[in-house]
Amino acid sequence: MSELASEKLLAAQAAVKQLADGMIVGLGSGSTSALAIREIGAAVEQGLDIIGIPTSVASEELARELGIPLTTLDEYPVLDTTIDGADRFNDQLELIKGGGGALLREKIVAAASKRFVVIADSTKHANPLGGFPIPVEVIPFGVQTVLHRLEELKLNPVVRQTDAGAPYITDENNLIVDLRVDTVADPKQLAEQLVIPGVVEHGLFIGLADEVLMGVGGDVQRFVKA
Ligand SMILES: O=C(CO)[C@H](O)[C@H](O)COP(=O)(O)O
Repeated sequence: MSELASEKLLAAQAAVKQLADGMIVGLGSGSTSALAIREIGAAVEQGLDIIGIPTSVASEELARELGIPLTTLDEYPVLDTTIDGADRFNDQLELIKGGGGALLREKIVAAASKRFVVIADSTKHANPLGGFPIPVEVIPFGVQTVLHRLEELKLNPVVRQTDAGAPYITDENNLIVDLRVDTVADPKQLAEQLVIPGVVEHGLFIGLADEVLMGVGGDVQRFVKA
């Protein structure tokens, strides 16, 4: 296993250890979350009694395959905890998420959780926050107007495409616009600028994470809210 994969696995295992019987658990998206979902699947097989709420179609399919009982936000509008990955995080536990295109459901589930635990490998730690495009989910109807506004703000927007060259469509049938900015000096200020009609949500997760568990070498480093 590569060092990166082993860091992701260590973080995922540390987060899954925190789960207890009776919890409603948000299941994140992406490769690190998939490792956590596999760990949860193994724990459920051993008798752990939790119910999951997946944040993407891909995570739902994986959880079903593993026999993890699932529910919805309609049944449980408040979750006990969510375990999810991140594309970048800083020491203030501000995140960039949405590299996998699932940011909308991820943010809804994280915001509905009493606790939000982020799992990451050591390449994701960035002060200042940056080094990864900021995904913005946009309703197709308004995309050209939103792009025009983002250009005016000098945020270098690019509509995400699939490998086949078609526009990438999210689980909620929207587009993703990636903002090619180097670093984000003030994430809160940028989040305010992104309140634009037609933008459904953006990948800056501010004030949501309670803890980041980062695999580094053979260890797990824990970052908590100051
Ligand atoms: O936000 C996400 C998906 O929308 C993922 O959590 C993020 O992209 C991290 O993915 P990975 O664990 O594969 O690095």
